Amino acid sequence: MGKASAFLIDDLLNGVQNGVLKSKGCETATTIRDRTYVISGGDDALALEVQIFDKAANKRIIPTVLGTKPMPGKGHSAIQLDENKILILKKGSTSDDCIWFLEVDSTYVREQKKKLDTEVVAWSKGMEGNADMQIVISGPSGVGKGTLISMLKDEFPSMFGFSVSHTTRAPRIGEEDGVHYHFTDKNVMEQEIKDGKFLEFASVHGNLYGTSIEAVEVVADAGKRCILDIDVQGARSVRASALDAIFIFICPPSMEELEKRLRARGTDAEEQVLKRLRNAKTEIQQGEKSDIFDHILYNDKLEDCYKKLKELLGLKGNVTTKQKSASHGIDLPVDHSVSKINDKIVITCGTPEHGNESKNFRIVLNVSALKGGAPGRTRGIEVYDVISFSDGLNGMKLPN
Ligand SMILES: Nc1nc2c(ncn2[C@@H]2O[C@H](COP(=O)(O)OP(=O)(O)O)[C@@H](O)[C@H]2O)c(=O)[nH]1
Ligand SMILES: Nc1ncnc2c1ncn2[C@@H]1O[C@H](COP(=O)(O)OP(=O)(O)O)[C@@H](O)[C@H]1O
Repeated sequence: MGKASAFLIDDLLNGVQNGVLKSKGCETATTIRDRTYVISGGDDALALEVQIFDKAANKRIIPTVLGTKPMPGKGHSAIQLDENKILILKKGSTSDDCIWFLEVDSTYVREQKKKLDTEVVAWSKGMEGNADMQIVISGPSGVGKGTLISMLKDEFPSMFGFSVSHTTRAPRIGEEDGVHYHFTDKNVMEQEIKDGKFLEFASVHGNLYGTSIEAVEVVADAGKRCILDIDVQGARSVRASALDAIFIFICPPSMEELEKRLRARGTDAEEQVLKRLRNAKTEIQQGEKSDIFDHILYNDKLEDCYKKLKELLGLKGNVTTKQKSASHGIDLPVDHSVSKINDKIVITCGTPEHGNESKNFRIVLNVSALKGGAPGRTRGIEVYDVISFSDGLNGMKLPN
């Protein structure tokens, strides 16, 4: 892009060696191979912007930015984590909103680049700890999926959460937007699918249904196992995704019983009941024969089926709710520096050169076992207790 940008690149690269952070106000520049990623803004009301300076091609690129962007904070720091991503630490943010990743060359980013035929980067929010295995439940309409899921949620409210799907079908009486479904328009949902917001989607009984990435992540963020009530096509897509889940198919004892339940529920017009019954035959064939599902349960007597479901989920006998290990979170002061030592990120806070030891501390992040990533969360970060220090960085003993 001409001389001006060549000058800018030289200027940028002077301050950036081996991808190590050089911060200029609310702008950071991180170099990975031939590219410098300049992240700016993030203070006051401004969202973080990303620009790429490609040294080899001598040009500036404004990439398509995917994933949920971090909300504005009081600036940020950045450091290269590996060849594929940059770690961003937001200043003045809440402790659960401090760690973010900008993926620049991950598998997801490469796939999206190909698909969109443009330069792509993607945001992913960092979370402490890992998510439990999620649960996918499929089965024909009226078999009792919703009933079984409600029983689980009622008996174990702190253990299970429900992924609230999006749908273009009209709400039934008693259904609440945002609780039972996110009721939406076809055009809006199609655009959101194009924008990569959905883990899976399918056309079921003439309407569009889909699980947004956010719907699953918010349940996992709350430390709960997420239950997805989705059709067989959706289950197949989730099976092919990176989501770690157990897949359960619920079968009716007979077609006659299924019809009885659908009619007794009284939520659907005759035409809808007939459509659901027609589709049920194919769904049951697919569910029983495909290799998507880990388990098939027959919902004849409700209590028996519920008991078996609990056994599959490891809830037999006396279940004590797993105590989540305490999350430290990070409250990041504006005044800090960041460095990387092997798999550890060391955040040094305070001003050691002015000698006030009580103000100085280091936060250590272990990033050796990261899971997930854009367009969802990056999990598996371990935050070690804050370490006070009085000697130099070399003298500090890092946790193993
Ligand atoms: N693929 C997919 N299927 C969904 C989703 N949400 C619901 N479904 C399925 O859509 C079908 C119809 O659901 P619904 O309209 O609530 O009717 P019901 O099954 O008769 O209660 C069921 O098989 C659900 O499992 C979703 O997010 N994705
Ligand atoms: N084992 C069962 N025996 C008899 N009725 C059942 C049983 N399981 C569920 N039902 C009833 O069948 C109807 C459909 O169940 P629902 O949970 O809405 O199905 P789905 O979510 O699979 O569409 C509901 O009226 C429910 O009370």
